[in-house]
Amino acid sequence: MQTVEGAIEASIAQSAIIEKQGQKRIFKIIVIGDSNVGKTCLTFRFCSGKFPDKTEATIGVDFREKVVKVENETLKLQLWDTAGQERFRKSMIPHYYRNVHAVVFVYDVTKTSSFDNLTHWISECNQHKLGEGIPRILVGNKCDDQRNAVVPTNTAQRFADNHNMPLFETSAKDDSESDHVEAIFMTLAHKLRSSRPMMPPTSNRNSLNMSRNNSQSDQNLRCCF
Ligand SMILES: Nc1nc2c(ncn2[C@@H]2O[C@H](COP(=O)(O)OP(=O)(O)OP(=O)(O)O)[C@@H](O)[C@H]2O)c(=O)[nH]1
Repeated sequence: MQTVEGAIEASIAQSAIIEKQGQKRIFKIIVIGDSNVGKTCLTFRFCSGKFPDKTEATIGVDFREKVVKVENETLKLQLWDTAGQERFRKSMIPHYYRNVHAVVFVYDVTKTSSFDNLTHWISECNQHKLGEGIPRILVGNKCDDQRNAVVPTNTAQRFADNHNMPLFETSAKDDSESDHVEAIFMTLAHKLRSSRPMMPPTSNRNSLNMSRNNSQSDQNLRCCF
């Protein structure tokens, strides 16, 4: 009987063949920020076009993929939805930061500490050589909850300017913001298109212990340690 790991490896190998034949460029984008800021909901919104019915704290990492077309080129965006809680991410850190092409920093506009902690996330990225040389964007999430918003736009904009990143304020929850979430990730896709990498699809997955969880519109692999 085939094990879950065996099935995943076979599926990855198969997709590697397809990628090779189609010469589709694959980009790894990590999404990081404090626990509960909405990383899972944002990536889910982008990949599936909807807000998830329920979410739980991410353990390790969730992978979501979306194929997009940018100026006649088909690209595959591989989103790494990382765990915000320290205890769920510790052993994964080296995996997160390997072969990364772009970074999305997320904070919650209703939680000052998630904004203050961005310096920690940026510094961790810098330690792993993910500085201003690669596309990085800042996303303030939960804008639908205006009554509880505490991080002023101009403060966030100043911070983004100081770190040479564009700022986007949005909501994963608000259906009317769905196009905006899409536009945010497409901005990144355009930036990535003008860069050169062709990521080896299996390079940092072989050592991971994964269980598989397919959704209708995206390939979603969960990795738990
Ligand atoms: N009001 C509002 N709530 C949101 C939004 N996005 C996410 N949430 C809620 O915020 C909570 C956390 O969302 P997640 O996407 O699981 O957060 P996360 O950053 O992935 O958390 P970790 O996996 O622990 O790192 C959930 O209760 C979501 O329903 C949003 O845009 N607006």
